[in-house]
Amino acid sequence: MRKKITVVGAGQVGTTVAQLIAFRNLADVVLIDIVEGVPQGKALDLQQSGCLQVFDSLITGTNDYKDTADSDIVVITAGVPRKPGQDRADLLKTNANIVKNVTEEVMKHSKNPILIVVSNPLDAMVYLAKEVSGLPRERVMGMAGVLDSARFRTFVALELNCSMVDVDAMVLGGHGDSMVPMPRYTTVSGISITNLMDRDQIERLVERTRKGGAEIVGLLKNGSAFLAPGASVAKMVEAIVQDKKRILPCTAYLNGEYNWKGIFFGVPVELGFNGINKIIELDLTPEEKEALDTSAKDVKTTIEEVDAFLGKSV
Ligand SMILES: NC(=O)C1=CN([C@@H]2O[C@H](COP(=O)(O)OP(=O)(O)OC[C@H]3O[C@@H](n4cnc5c(N)ncnc54)[C@H](O)[C@@H]3O)[C@@H](O)[C@H]2O)C=CC1
Ligand SMILES: O=C([O-])CC(=O)C(=O)O
Repeated sequence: MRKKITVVGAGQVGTTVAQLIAFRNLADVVLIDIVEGVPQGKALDLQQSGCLQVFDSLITGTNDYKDTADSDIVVITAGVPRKPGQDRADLLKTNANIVKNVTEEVMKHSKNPILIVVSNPLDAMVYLAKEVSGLPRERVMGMAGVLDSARFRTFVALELNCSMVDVDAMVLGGHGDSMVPMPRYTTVSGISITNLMDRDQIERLVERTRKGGAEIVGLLKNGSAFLAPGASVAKMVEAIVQDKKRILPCTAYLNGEYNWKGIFFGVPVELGFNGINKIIELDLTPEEKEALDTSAKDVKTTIEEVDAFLGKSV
């Protein structure tokens, strides 16, 4: 039977995700939003591209969570994007209310979905979705590392004037300014970039990656990135639906891995049919470990804000 994927939020990211899932024939899609008419209009428009793009996925637009019943995967993109000058953490209060409400509604109609959270601030919102849904940690994850790594890959390829597809990269940590691009684990056809570039070059690309989201917010002026984010979600969805067992950097709940407990954090995971099959622990230099700990402390601060929002004692 064809899989059913609900995409909550029919905005920039949600629409891109729906489109890529359909274009790749991965599943039927339910697009849901609070604004009346918009998910319905976008779903119909997308459905009408099926005969041109050659897909058979059924696309439904709705404002009613009943239509999301028995979803295999739910992608949560509902929430406001940041404006130039804002930090992702500035969105916490507004988006916490939205993500809490969305997760409650989703769980009323789907018993055991896999949740992929996109809304910002990402690490805090995925933690909130796990707390509210009560789902096991294997089935709740955030999208950030695939996107941040795609940005790092792009900057490396542009710098070296080599093919994008030959570059592989690993960006770990929280989805904020202290995220941790990992040059030692970033390669061009298997060759670490530490052998291909000097320290200053690498540091420049690392900094650009850390600020990759803000760079686009500054250019767009009204909204944030959505094309590469949508493609990043689609890659995660594909790995799950097709049980690919791909190893991708995703935001996962840590229970002692990397010496952290009770936080969501960007780490390499194996993704398949049941969600996160395992978390992979990399060998780290003291410098890399220190950078990850700094990022984890930043994430913990936003997670404590979510605990306070939920009325949990910290
Ligand atoms: N994790 C990541 O790497 C990325 C995260 N984001 C985040 O994703 C979120 C969405 O971004 P965009 O799609 O660009 O924003 P957008 O403004 O284009 O779309 C958001 C949609 O959510 C809907 N919405 C608001 N409240 C809702 C509710 N209670 N139920 C259902 N739908 C609701 C809005 O009506 C709107 O259509 C933002 O928080 C943004 O910061 C964006 C890009 C990358
Ligand atoms: O920058 C933002 O606010 C959206 C986002 O998370 C990204 O593009 O990395």
